[in-house]
Amino acid sequence: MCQVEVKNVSVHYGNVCALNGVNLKIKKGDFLGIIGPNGGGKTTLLKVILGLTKPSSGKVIKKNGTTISYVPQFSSFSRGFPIKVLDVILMGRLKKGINFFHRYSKEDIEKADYIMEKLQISKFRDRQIGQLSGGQLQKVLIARALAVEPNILLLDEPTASLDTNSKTEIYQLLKSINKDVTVVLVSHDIGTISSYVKSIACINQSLFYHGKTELSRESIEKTYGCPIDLVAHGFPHRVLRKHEENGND
Ligand SMILES: Nc1ncnc2c1ncn2[C@@H]1O[C@H](COP(=O)(O)OP(=O)(O)OP(=O)(O)O)[C@@H](O)[C@H]1O
Repeated sequence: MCQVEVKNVSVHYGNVCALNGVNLKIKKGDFLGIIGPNGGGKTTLLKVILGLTKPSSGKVIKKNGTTISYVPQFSSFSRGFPIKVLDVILMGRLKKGINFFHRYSKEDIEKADYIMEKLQISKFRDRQIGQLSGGQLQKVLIARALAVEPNILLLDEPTASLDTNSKTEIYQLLKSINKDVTVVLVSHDIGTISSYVKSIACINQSLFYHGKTELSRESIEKTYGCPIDLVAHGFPHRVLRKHEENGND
């Protein structure tokens, strides 16, 4: 069953074409990895799905009752802000923005505690977020997104600048979350994500491929516009030869 359908979507920022005629169906229960080069339009695609960016043409159709939640890159989240882990997670329970007199219900706090327990971060409940490691903060941001009780979770590079162990932990966590929630993940980590996700979409303005994780070297090279070598761990890919615009490489 399709929860979200991106239909012939193009997005232009002034003269820049970020997406060009993209068609993509997100099925219930999928764990979709979105890959593509820098500036290829991956974040724009997430923003269009969230309704934060309006397509220049085309549309996004969401099945009734679909709730989408978003986990930003933790590096873009200000750690200097003096706020406790519990309070960050409770932000996910705010339905209509912050009201100065807002008080969270007992149910909201129970829900936040339940999620912290599930993600094994209860020990950080009363800690300031500035005192967390990158991996711990990423889990807190995932917990905040889960507090919304979404049926689709979108994540933008959740493992960027994490060490290998923290990366593995986050991917394992997402795999377990995927038992109940559809997960869509933007990543540069092609080699690693392909062993966790159920399907892959390759984006570089246009959608070059969407399907099983056993994607061919040809699909990847078409997406990246240059020959690349897949590396299972560490760097996501290595450029083999210089790409020339006329394709005579
Ligand atoms: N608000 C904006 N105003 C103008 N141009 C933008 C804006 N947001 C993105 N772009 C441009 O649109 C293109 C796609 O950007 P986007 O951030 O979606 O790519 P991305 O695949 O997520 O890149 P990265 O992997 O580097 O994060 C880029 O050329 C970028 O410079």
